Amino acid sequence: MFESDVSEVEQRASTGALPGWSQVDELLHEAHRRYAGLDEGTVADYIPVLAEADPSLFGLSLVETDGGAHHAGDAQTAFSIQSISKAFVFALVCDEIGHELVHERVGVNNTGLPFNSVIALELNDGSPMNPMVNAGAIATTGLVAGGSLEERWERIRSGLSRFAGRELALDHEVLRSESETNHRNQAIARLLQSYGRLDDDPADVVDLYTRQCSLAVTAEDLAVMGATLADGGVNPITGDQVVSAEVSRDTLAVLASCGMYERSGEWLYEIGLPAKSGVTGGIVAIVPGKGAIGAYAPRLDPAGNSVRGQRACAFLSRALGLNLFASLAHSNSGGAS
Ligand SMILES: NC(=O)CC[C@H](N)C(=O)O
Repeated sequence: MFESDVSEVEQRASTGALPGWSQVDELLHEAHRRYAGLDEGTVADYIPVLAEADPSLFGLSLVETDGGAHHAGDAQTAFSIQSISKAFVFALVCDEIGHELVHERVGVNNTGLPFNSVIALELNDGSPMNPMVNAGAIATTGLVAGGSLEERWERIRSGLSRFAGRELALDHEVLRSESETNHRNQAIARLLQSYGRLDDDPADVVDLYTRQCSLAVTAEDLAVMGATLADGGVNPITGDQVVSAEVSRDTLAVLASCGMYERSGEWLYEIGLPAKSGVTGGIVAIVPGKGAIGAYAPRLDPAGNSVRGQRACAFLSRALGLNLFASLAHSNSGGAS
C-alpha cells in the first residue's frame, strides 16, 4: 500500500528537496493535497449511524510537545473517538493500578486477529491478550476504579478530557446506535466474565466501554492527546500532568505492537511510530519527545484503519524523518525544538 509513496518521498527527503521539520505546515498541506482524492476503502457501517459519515472528509493535525499546532483540511470536524479511546483509558488505568497488574490481567501481545474477535479469547484461555482489541479494552475498562457506574464514567470522561485539554462530550446518537447493536461486545464481556476476567457486571462494563467509544473528538484533539503521551504524560497545551512518564512509555509500547490491529507489524515496518486507529477513520501517531499526528478520513481498509490517514502518516513520517528506527544520520528531521 505504501510502496510508491515511500520511495519517492524518501528520495526527495535525502536530496533535501523536502522542506523538513521547519516547514511542517507546508508538508501537512502537501500530505492533504496528495491523498484528498484517494477514494479507496469503505466507511464502517456495522454501527448503523457510522454509515452516514461523509467519505470526503479529511483532516490532519500535528501538535508538537512545545505546543506548536499545525492543521490541514477538516481538522476541527467532530467524530466519535471509537477504538482510539482504548489507548487513553489504558493509560489512565495503568496510572491508577500499575503496570504489573494490567500486564497480568489484560496482556500486551498482539492477537493477530481482528479487533472484535471472539475466537482470540477462546484460543488464549480467556486472556484478552492486549488492551487495544475489544476484549482487552473491555477488560481494561472493567478495571477503572470508582463506585457507581456514573462515577466510573465521569472518571473516564474527565481523564480523556485532560488528555485533550478540553471537556469532551458524548455523541448521543452514536451511543444509542452502538448500544442497540453491540451484541458481539456483550458476548465478549460475558465470555470474559466466564473466564474470571471481569469482576463487575458485564452489561455495565460494556455500557462504559460504549460510552468511551462515543466521545466526540476532532483530528486536532487526537494530536493533542497523542502529544501528551509524546511529552511524558504532560499535556503540551495545558501543562497538566495527566499520567506519569512511565505510563506514557508503557502505553506507547503497547501501541507499537497492537495499535493498528492485525496490521500493526506492517504499520511499524513502514511508518515506525506507535499509533492507534478507530473505525470512524481516526488515527493518532505519536513521535516520542516531539509530538503527534491526528488524522481523520472515514474510508477504511479491511482491518479497519483509515486509508487516507495511513497514507498521510506514511508521507509525514518519511518527509519529516520521524521513523523511530531510522538512524539519526540518515534522518531529515532535526527535531521539533
Ligand atoms: N475498531 C473500533 O474502533 C471499534 C470500536 C467500536 N466501538 C467497537 O467496539 O466495535
